[in-house]
Amino acid sequence: MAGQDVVDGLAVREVSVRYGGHLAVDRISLDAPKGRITGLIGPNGAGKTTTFNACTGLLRPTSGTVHLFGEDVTGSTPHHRAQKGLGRTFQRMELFDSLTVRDNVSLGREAGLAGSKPWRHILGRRSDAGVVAAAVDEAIEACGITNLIDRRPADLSTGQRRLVELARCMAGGFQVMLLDEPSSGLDKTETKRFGEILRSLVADRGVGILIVEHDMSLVMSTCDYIHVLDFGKPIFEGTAREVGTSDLVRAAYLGSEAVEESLDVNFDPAEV
Ligand SMILES: Nc1ncnc2c1ncn2[C@@H]1O[C@H](COP(=O)(O)OP(=O)(O)OP(=O)(O)O)[C@@H](O)[C@H]1O
Repeated sequence: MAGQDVVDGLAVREVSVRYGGHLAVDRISLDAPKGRITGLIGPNGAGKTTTFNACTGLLRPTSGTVHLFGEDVTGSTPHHRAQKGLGRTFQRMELFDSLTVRDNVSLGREAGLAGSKPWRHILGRRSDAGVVAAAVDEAIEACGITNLIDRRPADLSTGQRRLVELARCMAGGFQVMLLDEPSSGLDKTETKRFGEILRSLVADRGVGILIVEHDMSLVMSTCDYIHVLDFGKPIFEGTAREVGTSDLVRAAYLGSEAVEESLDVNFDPAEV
């Protein structure tokens, strides 16, 4: 349960978002601390993207607060939140096909440095080059794409492109990363591999991840804690074991056969 204490990461408290007369999100609270993968799931139109955008600063909640490492960032820009350590990936990947994989990943780090001190980017200090190279190498290795560094994103599979995007976010040095439907376009094998890499990023580097995802198999196999929304309301929260056995969650997904199946098939208590 999301508490009142300072969270070592992202803390959302009683956030509501209204689009005109439509209450899209109704008092959601969640924590996405470092060292944990937190899932946000729900059927179509449940309010996941709206919540995600309130976290990143793309929209301002009608009420409620968003804190980042104890600082109230409810009214802050996405840029300020990035400076505070909040990174994100996009459902539609934005990689540059004219650049190599390595250069794409480097952009994540360089953007971070330029954002803090723009003149540095222009002057291109030598010490920065070393910092960028080290962060890029680390991210590339962590995401298992060392063999791809000289390739162009256009020549890669969707799964490989997702890993490049993840590495770019990692290279930015963010402490908490928000992933927007990262398994979109991946096949089962790629999704499994992606999940394993997320787990190792959290275990080895201590980052926190908040993942908004439709693919229940990825959510059930990677998330330490899961929040479930339906029609904008938080209806359930708990571990994968608890979500997998919740009648409430099952009822919310009633009729969505693929998801119902995943709740059954991919729930393996031994892995939780
Ligand atoms: N810009 C907007 N203006 C008005 N209503 C919106 C807007 N964006 C979303 N909505 C509505 O708010 C509700 C929540 O939408 P949201 O996109 O957050 O849900 P979601 O869980 O991300 O859905 P999906 O899984 O289909 O992406 C829906 O009823 C949607 O139609």
